[in-house]
Amino acid sequence: MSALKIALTKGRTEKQVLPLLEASGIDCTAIRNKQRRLIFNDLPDYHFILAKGPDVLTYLNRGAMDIGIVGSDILEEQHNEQYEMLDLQTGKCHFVLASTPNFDPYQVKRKIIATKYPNITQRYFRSIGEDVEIIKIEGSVELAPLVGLADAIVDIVETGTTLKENNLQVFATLQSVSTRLVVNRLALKQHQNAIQQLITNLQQAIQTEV
Ligand SMILES: Nc1ncnc2c1ncn2[C@@H]1O[C@H](COP(=O)(O)OP(=O)(O)OP(=O)(O)O)[C@@H](O)[C@H]1O
Ligand SMILES: O=P(O)(O)OC[C@H]1O[C@H](OP(=O)(O)OP(=O)(O)O)[C@H](O)[C@@H]1O
Repeated sequence: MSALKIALTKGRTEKQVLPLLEASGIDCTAIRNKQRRLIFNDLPDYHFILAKGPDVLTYLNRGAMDIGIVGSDILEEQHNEQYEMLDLQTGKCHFVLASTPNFDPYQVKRKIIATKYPNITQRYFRSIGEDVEIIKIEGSVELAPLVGLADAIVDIVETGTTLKENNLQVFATLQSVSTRLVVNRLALKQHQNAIQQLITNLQQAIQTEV
């Protein structure tokens, strides 16, 4: 049987998920000692690549990878046709609407909102019947209301430290986020037993961690 090809979101997600993969019996030594290496295909059962979250879905959607490990923020923001099979219970955070203390959520003027997540932001404001202008920002979104680029931001909060250190307040709490395991539809048919075994092992590892 050929190896399962797994695309793992590099960075924060990778760090949080490696202990779970190891507790599931997967040898992650090469990833732990990776330096600048991005592909790990020496072992027989599992091959890994490390990619940015949005790219993990691209590899999966195009069938280059069988399994993706990615935040639910990315899954909700970006079109994807894959099966979401497991909540890994890591990378837990949530979306908020935040701004400077003087922000008026009932302001008459059409709001300008800065975010890394324009689709999630659009859906949120539509759900409350508001039409807003959205500015897409690639990172350090908290800057936008501080320098007058936007009235408010929609962004991820975990500890709240970034908001606090930049004197921003939460004006609404949106949906929760966590890391998910997603599977390419065709791969699920081709590798059903191996994928089911991986999921069972991960479920046991998650229960031990919790
Ligand atoms: N502060 C946070 N706490 C917990 N999980 C987070 C936090 N920020 C993001 N995440 C989750 O981790 C995933 C990866 O985030 P990470 O910040 O490592 O990547 P990124 O946004 O591409 O940043 P960078 O450009 O610095 O690599 C996100 O998709 C999200 O699911
Ligand atoms: O509530 P906290 O624990 O402070 O975490 C929240 C911060 O983490 C994320 O940023 P990230 O570190 O990914 O950097 P970025 O701004 O470059 O996206 C997010 O966009 C917030 O800025």
